[in-house]
Amino acid sequence: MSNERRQTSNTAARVLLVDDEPDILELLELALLRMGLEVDRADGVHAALDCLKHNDYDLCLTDMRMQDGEGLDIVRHITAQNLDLPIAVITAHGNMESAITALKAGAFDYLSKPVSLDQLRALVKSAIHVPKPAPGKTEQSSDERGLLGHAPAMQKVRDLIGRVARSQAPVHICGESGSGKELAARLIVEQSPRREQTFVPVNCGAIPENLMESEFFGYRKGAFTGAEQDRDGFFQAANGGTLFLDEVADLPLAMQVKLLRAIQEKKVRKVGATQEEAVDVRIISATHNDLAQRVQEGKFRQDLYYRLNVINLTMPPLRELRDDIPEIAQRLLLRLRGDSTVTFAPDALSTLGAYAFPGNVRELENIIERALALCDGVAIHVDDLQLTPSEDETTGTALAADGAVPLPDYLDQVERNEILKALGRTRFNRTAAARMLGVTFRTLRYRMERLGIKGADKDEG
Ligand SMILES: Nc1ncnc2c1ncn2[C@@H]1O[C@H](COP(=O)(O)OP(=O)(O)OP(=O)(O)O)[C@@H](O)[C@H]1O
Repeated sequence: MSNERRQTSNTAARVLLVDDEPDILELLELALLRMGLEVDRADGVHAALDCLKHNDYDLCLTDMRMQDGEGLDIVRHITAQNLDLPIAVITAHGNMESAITALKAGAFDYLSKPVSLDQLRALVKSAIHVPKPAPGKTEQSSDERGLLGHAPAMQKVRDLIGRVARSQAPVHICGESGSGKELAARLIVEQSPRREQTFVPVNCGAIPENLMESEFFGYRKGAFTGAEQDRDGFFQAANGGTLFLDEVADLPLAMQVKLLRAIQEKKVRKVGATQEEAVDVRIISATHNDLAQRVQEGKFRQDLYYRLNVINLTMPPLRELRDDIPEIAQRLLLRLRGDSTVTFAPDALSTLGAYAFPGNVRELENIIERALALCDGVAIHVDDLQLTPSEDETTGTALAADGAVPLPDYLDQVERNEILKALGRTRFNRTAAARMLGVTFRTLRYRMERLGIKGADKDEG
């Protein structure tokens, strides 16, 4: 197919250019020829479909609105026929709607008019260098450090990752904390043409509001006190690569406006600069919040949501992969331990299988890591797991607060849950857990001892 040709031969890559305006067609053709590409021209949808029937291409670039149909028809044709061909659309200036529709239909990128040569070059570069995963590569990487789990929901995620990897379309990943959102983002990048380029993860919730603009877009020397030299922001750092906006729901509204502009225009302006600079960045975002609901509450801009959520990936919570839990646990144990000298006792595995995992795979990793430290070095038993009560049990306890159990027992239970939760989140680092809980290290150790939580005397790792 065309992609093999692309990778195995030294001949120029071949582009199908579709537009019914001769002037634009000519301008783009010239630019593409200058890049050393071969160009076929089609002056409408029918001519384009005819070319596709008879030739192999490495890239198709089409206008959206033509007299005999829509560029979207070509996108849909290529997607429906499963042609191994990246297609990009050219949209009228500011018409994000049609760009997004095209991305959703399978276009790998878009350009808006007037087409900037820099953007055209960047687009061509990523289209022509789209790598084809070696046979079995996806499976292999999922064995090594990819997503574990065989349930249909996880299979669906894996398939979607494979499909969206080759596109430049923004992806929004939602899912509970610890369910693998960042891992999924990294897997998308690993299989994408940008895999050799920088991956810049940004925790949007961790940046002070007054520094946001300079952190994202950089600043010029003298822009504010302390700006002693020019500095790049996340966008410049990710140029040519991928920007991963984690916890994107935490962005303040003012920053959302600026981000939207940067994404739409593919340009940013450093704080204190007069000129904008073009950036070529693929955006992957994630949140554990329901972003649509944040939009309804007026806390997240609808236009930005629409722009980020072109392709949606939902990570299933671990409790929905119940049948997979024992296998995932065993694989994680192997990864963490590095050999198979320690195994799970059967009762430990069945206990894990029944647990609710509010912290998802991250919590499972933490539980196993802690259990490895606490176990006898041969087998992990139920006691070594130190599980927090399951959701049902917690609900039971909550009801018991009405007087069904003595108040001190109830309070102990609540305290125990909170401590275990903090320990889980900090990979059993008691100093960090104490900080998280707002108590001193000594207090935490004392309370752990009192509540019989193992590991109070363990050396801090
Ligand atoms: N399905 C999975 N298979 C294997 N490992 C997983 C899976 N899901 C998550 N993990 C592991 O769990 C840990 C947490 O994953 P990750 O950081 O991707 O979660 P997240 O959803 O981004 O969490 P948060 O919302 O807290 O940022 C990582 O070590 C990751 O490798």
